[in-house]
Parts: sequence; C-alpha cells; structure tokens
Amino acid sequence: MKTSFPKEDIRVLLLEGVSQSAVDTFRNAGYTQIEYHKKALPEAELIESISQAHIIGIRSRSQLTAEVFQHAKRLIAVGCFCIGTNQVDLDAAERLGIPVFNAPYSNTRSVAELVLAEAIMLMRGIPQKNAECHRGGWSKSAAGSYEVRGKTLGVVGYGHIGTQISVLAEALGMQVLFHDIEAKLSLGNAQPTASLDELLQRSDIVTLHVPETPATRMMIQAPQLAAMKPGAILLNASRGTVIDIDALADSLRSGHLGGAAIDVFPVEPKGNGDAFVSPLIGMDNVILTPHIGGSTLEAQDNIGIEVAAKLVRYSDNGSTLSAVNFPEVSLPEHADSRRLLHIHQNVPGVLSRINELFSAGNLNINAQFLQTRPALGYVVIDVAADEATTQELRDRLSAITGTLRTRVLY
Ligand SMILES: NC(=O)c1ccc[n+]([C@@H]2O[C@H](COP(=O)([O-])OP(=O)(O)OC[C@H]3O[C@@H](n4cnc5c(N)ncnc54)[C@H](O)[C@@H]3O)[C@@H](O)[C@H]2O)c1
Ligand SMILES: O=C(O)CC[C@@H](O)C(=O)O
Repeated sequence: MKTSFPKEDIRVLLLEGVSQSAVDTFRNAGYTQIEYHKKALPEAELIESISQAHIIGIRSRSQLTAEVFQHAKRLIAVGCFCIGTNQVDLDAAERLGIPVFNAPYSNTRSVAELVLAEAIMLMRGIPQKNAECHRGGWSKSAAGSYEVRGKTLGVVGYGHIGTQISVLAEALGMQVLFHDIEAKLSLGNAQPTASLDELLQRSDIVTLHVPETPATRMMIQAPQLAAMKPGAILLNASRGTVIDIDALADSLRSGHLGGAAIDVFPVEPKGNGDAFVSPLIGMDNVILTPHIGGSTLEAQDNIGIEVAAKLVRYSDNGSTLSAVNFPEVSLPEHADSRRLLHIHQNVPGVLSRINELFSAGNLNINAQFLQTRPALGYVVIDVAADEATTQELRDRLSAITGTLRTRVLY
C-alpha cells in the first residue's frame, strides 16, 4: 500500500543484535533504511542516533529514559525485542504519544527449559563436580546429590514463565508451590501459598519469575534468604534487581544456601567482550549465565518477527494492538478511504472538536475508532477525501488543543 510518508524515508534503528528475522520483516514490508548495531549504544551515541530514527528496536540493555526521549523528535514507536520493558520509561513515551511494543510470549519456553535444567544440575551438585574435574580432581560420591522427583519447587511470579515451569516440574514428579500478587488459576496440582515467606520456608528450590517493579526490587534480601531451608537452591532468571546479590553471596558462603543459578544481575555489561563483575564469581555451586534465559535461536527468531511485525503494522496501518503503554486500537482497512491518526491528551472535548472539523468540511467518515487510557487518547479515522483535503484536515487536527501527534497514513 502507498503510504503518505514514503517507507523508504522511514528510519529504523535496531540495537543489541536483534535477530536477522527482524531485519527481514522490515525489508519484506518495504522498509529500506535500517541501521543495525550488535551492541547497545553508549548514551551519547544513543541520543545522536535516536534523534534521527522513526522506529527503534532494543533488547534489555538500552535505557530509554525521559531524557533520551526528549531527543527523539522523529520517533513514532519503540519495539522491545524481549519481554521486559523496565528499561523504557513507559510513562515518558506515553506522554509523547509513542507506543511501546514487546514480545510477551516468544522466549518463555526457553527460560522454562533452562531453569529446570539448572535445578536438576544443582540438585545433583554437577556445577561443583564439573569444576573439580576441570581442575583435574575426581570425587565420585552420592553425598549432597539428589533427584528432583518428590522435591518442592517454589515459583515466585506465576505468569507465562512460572506456569510453564510449574507444569514441566510436575511432569518430573515435583510438588509445586507458587506465590503471586494476583489471584491465579493453579495448573495441575500446584498450590498457592499464603505468603512469600511460606513459599520460601517450604521449598527445596525457589525460582523467581516476576517483572522488575517497585514491589519486586530487592524482594529477596538477607531475611528472605534466611527463611529458606538449609541447603535450598535459588534460581533467578527474572531481573537482577530482585535479589540483594551481596546478601546472596553471604548466604552461599556461609553454607546456608546449597547453590544458585543466576542469569540476571543488578549491573550487566553493555555488550559481549565487556568485563563482568559479580560477588558470585568463583563459587563452584553457582551457575552464572550472561542473561541468556531467553536466548535460543528459536526464541530470538520468533521475537524478531513478532515485534518487527507489530512495528510495521503500527507504522503502516495505525494498529496499536498489544502495545504496553498505549490505547489499543485496530481498524480494518477501508477501500476508498484515507486514514488519519490523532494522538491527544485525554481531556474532555477533543473528540467532539475532531468531529466538528469533519462536519464543517462536509466530509464523510467511513470509520472511526477511539480508545483512551487515563492520560492519553488515540483515534483512528478513515475519511472519504482526496489527498490535499486530508493534508489540510491534518493541519487543522494538529491545531486542536491537547493534540500530541497527528499522522496521515495513506
Ligand atoms: N532471563 C531472561 O532472559 C528472561 C527472559 C524472559 C523474561 N525475563 C523476565 O522474566 C519476567 C517474567 O516473565 P513472564 O513472561 O513470566 O511475565 P508475566 O508477566 O507473564 O508473569 C509475571 C508474574 O509475576 C507476578 N508478579 C508481579 N509482581 C509480583 C510481586 N510483587 N510478587 C509476586 N508476583 C508478582 C505477576 O502477577 C505475573 O503473574 C519478565 O518480566 C522479564 O523481566 C527474563
Ligand atoms: O534479550 C534480552 O536482552 C532480554 C531477555 C529477557 O530478559 C526478556 O525480558 O525477554
């Protein structure tokens, strides 16, 4: 479809080595200006690049702060090629009328598989045995080595990842407890606990699958670690801010916890080759991985397609379905129509002023869809008008008080 702003002029900035499938999705949709970086950019470079970009795609390392958004004068949309969106100031993006998209499901199975594999490895003491063999040692013994069958797994955050782990763990013969702030339907025989503390006290293995929020920051500190069973195992593939990492190192050093597998850290290197620093380095009973819980080729390939397709859809047709910070609107295309987008502060009277413009011009609206959030309204309008009239309408729509952005799509 011919868009009013030529696709070849739309600049797409892709950072952090997002999958080639994202690049292919943009190219197949007619987007040719794609700037691709394997790493996250340092802030000054990010600001420079984002000031030219219409669309940006990131993973978990690029911090899109309110300050960065101030420089993003041309930006129309953000794609997080991952689940977490804590690296983006979603409110700042909303205030500027910029929708943010993510991939809420595509890597969840990969995380679930890794976590269960780590649970089994740690229960057998394999990380220690592996390290000893590499040092030329030999310690053939069953001491401290257990099956996971019959053990209790505590899942904190019973969402897309937590529930999959729960089902797979039951298939291995484990008992599953879970704790969530929302009421959740138990899958299989999993049981909710009355509190986080109860889960910590009753579980042999605890695995964390909460998002980064003010409530989950430092959710696991020294008292929570002390509440866990002696010899218990802690797994974290959620966000590095959820655990007090120094307290975890102390607990492991004291021998209270039996082991840990940590994929996410309070401070992570910006890219491959940069130094990794952690108080957990050198502990044989700790599996350390470089934030790769969701990094399988299958997951990254699917994420690339999913998020790029959402960005293309928004850019081509205005659909904001599944945006995480924006009113969700999707309107089928109408033959013989031109499509206008109007993003505005959600204050009374904007829609009536919009519609007054159309009736004053004696213009027929073929379709209209409005959706609001507390701070923001988004209306998509299909109008029977020629190109010049539509552009003129756009100028008038832009002058309505409270307008944040307007676009003529086609
Ligand atoms: N290591 C990786 O590579 C990797 C990959 C994917 C996701 N993640 C992280 O894992 C997190 C979880 O992913 P998901 O797909 O399961 O998300 P989800 O949104 O489906 O599930 C999160 C669950 O946590 C619950 N929750 C929120 N705050 C809570 C609190 N204070 N106490 C208890 N429960 C709380 C929610 O109600 C929800 O059920 C993501 O937000 C992301 O940060 C990491
Ligand atoms: O790919 C990444 O950088 C982040 C992966 C994961 O933490 C997510 O939130 O999906």
